[in-house]
Amino acid sequence: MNDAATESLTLEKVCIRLAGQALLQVNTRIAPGEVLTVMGPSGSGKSTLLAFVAGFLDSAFDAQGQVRLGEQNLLALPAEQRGIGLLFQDPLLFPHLSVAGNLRFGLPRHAPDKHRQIAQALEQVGLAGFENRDPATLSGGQQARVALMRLLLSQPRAVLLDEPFSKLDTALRQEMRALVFGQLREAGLPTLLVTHDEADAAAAGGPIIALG
Ligand SMILES: Nc1ncnc2c1ncn2[C@@H]1O[C@H](COP(=O)(O)OP(=O)(O)OP(=O)(O)O)[C@@H](O)[C@H]1O
Repeated sequence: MNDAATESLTLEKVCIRLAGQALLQVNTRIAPGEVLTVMGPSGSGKSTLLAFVAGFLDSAFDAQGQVRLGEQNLLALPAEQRGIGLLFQDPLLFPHLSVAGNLRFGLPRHAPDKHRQIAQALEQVGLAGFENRDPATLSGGQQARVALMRLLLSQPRAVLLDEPFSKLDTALRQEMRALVFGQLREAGLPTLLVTHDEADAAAAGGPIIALG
């Protein structure tokens, strides 16, 4: 995988309004390899904040403020050029592609030695030899691991996590927290996590902000 990233993700005086009312305000900087956890009750705007950073905020919202990766103004870029990787509670693997096909989809088009990169990624998460498997034949935890490696192979500059462990059972959740946060830290990626689960926030080990 590529060298550790070194950029911070800065949310400066972000204020998002809905129907004329302030929904949320955030002013923070996430260092490389740090996970910032955003908690808050249902409807407090957690997913809205992620949509704003990723570049697909619905036009019903009115947003102000700055979002920067390093020195770059992300708000000036369309979603696909922001370099943001996303993980949701569903792994969202493509059902018509094999495991290798899903991972290849994450790789930049001209990435060298795709075969080897895919094999290494699978090995890194204990799935060596799973290249030709149909995602539907994988357990939830195995699917989550493939989704994580697809994200990392896409070489994001920052990562957004939206309740990524909420569908896993308790034992698996602990294992996946360690794996996901460990990999993101190692890659030096600034990460924004939204969750209802205090154990997620504790495992993330970074600052916590509360909305709502
Ligand atoms: N496209 C939209 N148009 C209008 N209002 C919306 C739209 N999307 C979300 N909302 C409203 O914006 C508010 C924030 O929603 P959001 O999904 O960000 O909350 P959340 O904190 O992620 O909630 P949950 O924890 O339940 O996922 C809610 O009141 C929601 O109903």
